[in-house]
Amino acid sequence: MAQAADKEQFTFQTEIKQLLHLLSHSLYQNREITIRELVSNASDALDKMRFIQVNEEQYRDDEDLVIRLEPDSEGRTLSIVDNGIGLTHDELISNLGTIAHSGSLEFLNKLSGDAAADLSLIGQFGVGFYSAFMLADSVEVITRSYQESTGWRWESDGSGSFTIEPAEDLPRGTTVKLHLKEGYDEFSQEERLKYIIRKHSTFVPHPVRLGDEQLNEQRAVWAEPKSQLDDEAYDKFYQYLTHRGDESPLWRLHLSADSPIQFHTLVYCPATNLESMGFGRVEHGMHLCAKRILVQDDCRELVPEYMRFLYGIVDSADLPLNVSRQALQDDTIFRKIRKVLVKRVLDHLTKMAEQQPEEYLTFYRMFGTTLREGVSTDFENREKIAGLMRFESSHSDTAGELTSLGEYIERAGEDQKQIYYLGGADLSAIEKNPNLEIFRKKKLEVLYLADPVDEIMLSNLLTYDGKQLTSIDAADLAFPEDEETDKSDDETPAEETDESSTPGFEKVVSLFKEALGDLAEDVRASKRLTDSPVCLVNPEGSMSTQMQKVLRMSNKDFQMAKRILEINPSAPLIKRLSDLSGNSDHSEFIRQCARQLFDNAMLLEGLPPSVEDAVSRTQQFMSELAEKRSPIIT
Ligand SMILES: Nc1ncnc2c1ncn2[C@@H]1O[C@H](COP(=O)(O)OP(=O)(O)OP(=O)(O)O)[C@@H](O)[C@H]1O
Repeated sequence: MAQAADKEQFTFQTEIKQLLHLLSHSLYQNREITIRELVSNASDALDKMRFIQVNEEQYRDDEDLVIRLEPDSEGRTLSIVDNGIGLTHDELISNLGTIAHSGSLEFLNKLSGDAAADLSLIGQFGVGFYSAFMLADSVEVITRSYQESTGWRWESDGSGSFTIEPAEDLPRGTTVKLHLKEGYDEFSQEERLKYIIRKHSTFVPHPVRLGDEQLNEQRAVWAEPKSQLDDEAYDKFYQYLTHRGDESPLWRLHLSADSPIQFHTLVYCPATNLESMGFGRVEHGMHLCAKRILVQDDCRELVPEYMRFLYGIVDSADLPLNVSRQALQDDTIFRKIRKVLVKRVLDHLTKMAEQQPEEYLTFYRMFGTTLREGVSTDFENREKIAGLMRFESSHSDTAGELTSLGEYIERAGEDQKQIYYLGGADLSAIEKNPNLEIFRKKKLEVLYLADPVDEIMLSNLLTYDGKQLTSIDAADLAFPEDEETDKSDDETPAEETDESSTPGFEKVVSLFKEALGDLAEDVRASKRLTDSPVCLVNPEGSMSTQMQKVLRMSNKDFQMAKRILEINPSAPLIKRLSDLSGNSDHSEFIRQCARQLFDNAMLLEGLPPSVEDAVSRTQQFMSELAEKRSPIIT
């Protein structure tokens, strides 16, 4: 028996105190998840022990690795017992006293902000153990680590502190003993426990026993032939893997290969995106097994970052069991498996996009922004990933309708060598951009990019399927030869008028240049405007406006490139200014118009003009107009 002096007292980390308070007062009904979480922790401890035994001879013995449930209905307790790695004194303090996962803190912040938050998510954030306090007034953890000969007894009533004292003569492993709360006697009843294990823990890879009876099936679903599996079995395994209640996955991919490398893989795409729900970056849900033995959970090296939303298992008999994380990345077989897996996931998505477009869009709306990262990071597959991206476009009048680069090219036809796009703050701002006028006239489709990341992606990509990706606010814009469109239209496009060569227009250009000085890179006649008097374009070789705006958001000192002001010689206002330019009395007025038109163009693109000047100038224009009006009613 330990001396009272041996008993140490510790306080929980503040976040854990908040979590425990929340859990023990929670009205959340589905308390079965506590059992699921504790059995899952026991199974993890057995996985780790098995791995150590495979690699280190000194820890091998004849004992089976098992989990036992030991209910005591009279004493109103339930013990979950495993002979896994156990915990040392220090591990008890750090693992059962602080929250290690960053995800847990995110979870907690979310919960504290919203008392009604759904606690069914609990298992996904590494707070599984603490759910014990939903069922128990007090919890004991009696444990001996495989590395030590003495054991420890950890105890807490969940109110803010815990104690640790030495415990003698313990077998290796951990017993979590729940002293059940009033009203939770059912969790010490055998039939109820059998039901819970069959429901939530049948896939646990180690035997879960109650007395002599094994309650779980230990199914390695990923290694079973597809023909023997139905949706229910697949879904159940998904729920086991993800700890997600009754959710079904959006899609799954089950592959088995025999040569050149033997491996099985079962991959799921979840039906909710926790990142977009504000839970921060998700942890990887891929597990790596060799001959059914877990080598690594959270194996982030198995798929690239842009597929981090996937859950699943890869199991290969060709992989060595004793391989470190670092060595794994250099292992040829591992690299080949990863390559095949990535390719098959992308092929699956491509096929889904073609054959089940609605389902694909559901997936895309949920995970498209994560997948998109691959265009910039996965050089080998970038074209394939770009083909999976979807955009709004001038082709459709229906808000929210999306199109792919492939569909764009199909509509554009062989002759068009460019894929045109335009970025902007939002869809309505983009649609008002005067740069679009010539595209409407020539009936050329333009992709609308309201998300700056899409624009970064396309500008990185440069080409798709041999077509150049072109932002239409660039000065050096090329159009396909499309005589049909031009002939069919009555209006003559600006480029075919000779207004730009009249002396009046030339004078206007020089007055505009004078007025704008350093504000603009150049002033010139426009070939792209049909209605608006002016628009701004970016000099050859410079980034699109939207890209520059993004850069300025992250770096206040970023200098936006000077723009070129293009003037439409056939716009009525410009024609009138050309007529007036012959009389030098109007020169100052034309210069004022130049500054105001420049400011207007800036505003249209969401760029700040010189506010004071613009305000006083418009007031002056209004005063002049008001002067010309008569109070006499005619
Ligand atoms: N039965 C056990 N044997 C050995 N260590 C355990 C056991 N149960 C819990 N632990 C240790 O306590 C830690 C905290 O457990 P908890 O359930 O809160 O989170 P987790 O298991 O790490 O995360 P997740 O629930 O997301 O897997 C575990 O990571 C593990 O190190």
